Amino acid sequence: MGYKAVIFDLDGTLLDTLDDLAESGNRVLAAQGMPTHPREAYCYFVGDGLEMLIRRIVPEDRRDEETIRRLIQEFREVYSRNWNVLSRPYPGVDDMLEELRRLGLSLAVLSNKPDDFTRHCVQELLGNHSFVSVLGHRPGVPRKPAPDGALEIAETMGLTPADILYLGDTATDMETALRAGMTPVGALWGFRTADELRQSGAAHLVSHPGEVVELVRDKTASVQD
Ligand SMILES: O=C(O)COP(=O)(O)O
Repeated sequence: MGYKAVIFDLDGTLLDTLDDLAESGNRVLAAQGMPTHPREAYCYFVGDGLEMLIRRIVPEDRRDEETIRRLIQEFREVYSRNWNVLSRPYPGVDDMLEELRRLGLSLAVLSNKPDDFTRHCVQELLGNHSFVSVLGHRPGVPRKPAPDGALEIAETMGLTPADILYLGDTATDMETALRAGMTPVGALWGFRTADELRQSGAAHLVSHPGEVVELVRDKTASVQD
């Protein structure tokens, strides 16, 4: 059988959220008198959830639990007012989602972004597409690379993991897919390098969203041959 579903990572895969995340992070740091970071550095701070983002941007000698907790709260406040200034779907994402639906695939989003922000971003920026599940990071559920969220989506869809292609832009995503038994595909337009994606187990690398549709078509065709 060909693929029956695709699970997408959010930040760096469906949505280019880097500017708004970097701006919010730097505002929080500046308000504390802490040094800020160049926008590109956030490519490596984002991807493992909000708590990790804060731990990575705060100076090493200020990473006590009380400071981390307070800055998480402050980031949530700043980001909730600034998350959609520049964040947009990457070029080609809308067409890819439409085409995959037309081919009959089920679609879902799995992010390490807090669950409320994840739902909000998908509703506002990808609201004309229909997803079977949209899951962000929820307290009590281990975040990616733990396979829990990916397996929960497979169960909701009534599919086995082998039926599912997983598209993401970081090593965390590739590892999640492998641990869940899904096919890991690396998106090269996101926050990390081809080397990182290859080394973490990407079965395929794609440099444009349209190539995901081709992968799905190719697999269906090769099964029918
Ligand atoms: O860590 C984040 O906030 C972003 O998470 P994502 O890349 O899993 O969407």
